[in-house]
Amino acid sequence: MDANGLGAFASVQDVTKTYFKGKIRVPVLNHISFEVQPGEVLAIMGTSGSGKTTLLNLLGGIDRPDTGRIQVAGSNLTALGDGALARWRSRNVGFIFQFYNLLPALSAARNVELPLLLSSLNASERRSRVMEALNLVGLSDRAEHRPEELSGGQQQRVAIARALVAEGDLLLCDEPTGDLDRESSIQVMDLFRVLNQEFGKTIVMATHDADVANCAHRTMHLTRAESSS
Ligand SMILES: Nc1ncnc2c1ncn2[C@@H]1O[C@H](COP(=O)(O)OP(=O)(O)OP(=O)(O)O)[C@@H](O)[C@H]1O
Repeated sequence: MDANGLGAFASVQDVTKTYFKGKIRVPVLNHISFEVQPGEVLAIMGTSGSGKTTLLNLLGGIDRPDTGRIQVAGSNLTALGDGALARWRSRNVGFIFQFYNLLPALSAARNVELPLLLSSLNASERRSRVMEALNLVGLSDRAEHRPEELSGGQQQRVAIARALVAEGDLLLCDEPTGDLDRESSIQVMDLFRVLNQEFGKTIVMATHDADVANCAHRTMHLTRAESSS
């Protein structure tokens, strides 16, 4: 791909990110640059604390870099104000986390519906989108169950359905199989394959699991930067 990142789905250019814990500087990302191509599945690996979650947060517009430029799905995230960045995020990104992040008081269907509440769809259009997504992840018969009534693997599939109805082209996954047994992990990875190949989602996932990374088109390794006071 060309050096300007034109044509790339996501382009991270010379990005740095440092946190402060009191007076201690915690440099996390140190002038990193890479691109993600449209339709690519990219795995990010690296030891604990190497910045995988930080990087996902930057790509998803949850956090901002100290320096550098991040362009995703045609938008220069570093140039957007807070309101515009939040709107961009809701239209463009689905997030999948290790611990599912479902709202415990809501049924599976209501959890999946959440990203649609800001859309212009009416209740019956929302319901049919929700049921299509639950059907795709094999949970249409669990629509009225609350998260605590579902296994970990089923909860993660609800989270995948929620990311699917969000309709953005980018799926960001942080240790999506981290809390699952092998069989549930395989189901989740199979679903990612469907989302990638049939729905054209570009997927970036942070993982410690080499089997999961093997499902990606490419793996990027982060190394931990040294702290200093
Ligand atoms: N809000 C914050 N304030 C201060 N330090 C932070 C903050 N968020 C992350 N860090 C630090 O930044 C470093 C990178 O954290 P990050 O969560 O991105 O790593 P990671 O590679 O995802 O780790 P893990 O594999 O353990 O989830 C860690 O040292 C962490 O303590």
